[in-house]
Amino acid sequence: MAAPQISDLDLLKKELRLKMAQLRQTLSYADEEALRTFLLQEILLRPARKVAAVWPLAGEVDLRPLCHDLYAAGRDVLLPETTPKGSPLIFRQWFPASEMNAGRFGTLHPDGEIDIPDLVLVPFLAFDRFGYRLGYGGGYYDRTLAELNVPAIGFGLSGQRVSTLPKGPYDIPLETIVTERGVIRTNPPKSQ
Ligand SMILES: Nc1nc2c(c(=O)[nH]1)N(C=O)[C@@H](CNc1ccc(C(=O)N[C@@H](CCC(=O)O)C(=O)O)cc1)CN2
Ligand SMILES: Nc1ncnc2c1ncn2[C@@H]1O[C@H](COP(=O)(O)OP(=O)(O)OP(=O)(O)O)[C@@H](O)[C@H]1O
Repeated sequence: MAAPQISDLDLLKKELRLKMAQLRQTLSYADEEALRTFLLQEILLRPARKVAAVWPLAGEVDLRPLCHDLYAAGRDVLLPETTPKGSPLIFRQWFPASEMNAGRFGTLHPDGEIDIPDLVLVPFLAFDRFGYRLGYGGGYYDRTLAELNVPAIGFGLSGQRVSTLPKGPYDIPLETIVTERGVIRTNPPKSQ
């Protein structure tokens, strides 16, 4: 069978995005709290000083309490600013008192200095056991991780797991994924 064209792949991903966004509406507070707790433990095990989190979009797991916890633990917290489509994200320093500015696609970013993270938390709509993820389709995290080459931790609910995801040449698998059930060490394909 011929390899699927990128347009077929983009279509497949689009369908899956809709389905997974609906599933995420079942998010409970207890699940979110459990996820944040596992995520905090996993981050604090690592030496990373500058941790890139995300400020939530509607329906997403809310990492704001985690941002405060990380800050209180002495880590620097950075948040992404959504750049024009086609470029990697940039990250800005966040403090509990930071003003948040409106950015592209309904995202918010702090007014702090631009900085480079040494650990990146990555949101997704779906993931598989190899660590592949499906995002909002901007290709932002794939471009960002390709450029930064720093460790990344995916986070989301266990219900967002699918058996296998359609994948393209730029998709970078995550080695660690944290859900409300705990930490998953994925099995990235050997050929990588
Ligand atoms: N909380 C959070 N922040 C994040 C992300 C995320 O997934 N979650 N991102 C993860 O990458 C980046 C923002 N990426 C996004 C990409 C597309 C759309 C979006 O709504 N796209 C619509 C509209 C597109 C358009 O108007 O052209 C769409 O594709 O239908 C939103 C965020 C950076 N910040
Ligand atoms: N490093 C890259 N260089 C060039 N194009 C890329 C790169 N990464 C992704 N793309 C392209 O960007 C588009 C969107 O990618 P994809 O569907 O994987 O986004 P996503 O992972 O769902 O979104 P996000 O990373 O923003 O959450 C695709 O057409 C993909 O081929």
